[in-house]
Amino acid sequence: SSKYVLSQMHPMWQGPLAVPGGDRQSPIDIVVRKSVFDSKLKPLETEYDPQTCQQIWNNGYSFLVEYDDTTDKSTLKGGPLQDKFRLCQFHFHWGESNAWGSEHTVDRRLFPAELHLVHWNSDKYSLFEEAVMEDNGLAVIGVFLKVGKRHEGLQKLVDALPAIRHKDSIVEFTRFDPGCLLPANTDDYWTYHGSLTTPPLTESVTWIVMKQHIEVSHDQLAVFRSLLFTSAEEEVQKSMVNNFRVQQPLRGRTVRSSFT
Ligand SMILES: NS(=O)(=O)c1ccc2o/c(=N\O)[nH]c2c1
Ligand SMILES: [Zn+2]
Repeated sequence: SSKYVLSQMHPMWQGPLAVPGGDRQSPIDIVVRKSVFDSKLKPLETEYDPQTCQQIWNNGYSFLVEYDDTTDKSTLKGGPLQDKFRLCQFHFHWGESNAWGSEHTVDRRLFPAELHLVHWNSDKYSLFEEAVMEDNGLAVIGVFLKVGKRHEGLQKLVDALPAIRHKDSIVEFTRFDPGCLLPANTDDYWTYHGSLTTPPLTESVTWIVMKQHIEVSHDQLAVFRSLLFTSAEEEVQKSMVNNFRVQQPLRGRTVRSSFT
């Protein structure tokens, strides 16, 4: 339908759309009744230090909140992970309407947006750029957004967006605790081995998709849609919407759940 055509028009999606021979691509539809409960899956352990928050910028496809990942100050461990992972950034994907926008779906259910908290394996690698090439290099927490009550913690981020309307704009953004964007219950999640959902699409991600969503207000989401894909110099300005990848084949992978 038109929404996929729109999201495929962005320059991001010109050129190779998949890793040749890729059999663990993301995002996917999570078929709940086909997920397998694994009692060995532990609760997630996040330790985020708001002081490591540095800047927020428009990369022409989403907006990224970036953290200082030169030390193990903001970390993720536990869950399906064997190692300790360092938070490097978080970003979102959303639609032009509240009817769609998420990358993952649950029994084909679409959400208006999806948060990705991106971490890399600092026990085994010394840089994100290194880890992104390795099987066990990255761990991304996915959180679905639903439209409802205003998310107080998100508002500080929403208020910074008008300053980064155009591609490549960046502003200082400090003392933001990404933990405030996690749902109350982080013990219930699905996990599977997949890939980045934007180029280079490398198959280095342990995905951890939260069962519980968070709520944001219609107005907060509308500010996401006021961002632009285009830089200030370009004649034609394009709204930053539908910045999600279409779903990818499961190719025999098993999605495990931490809950029954
Ligand atoms: N959308 S996603 O799979 O979370 C993700 C996370 C980190 C990423 O870094 C990228 N290029 O350097 N693409 C990308 C996608
Ligand atoms: Zn993402």
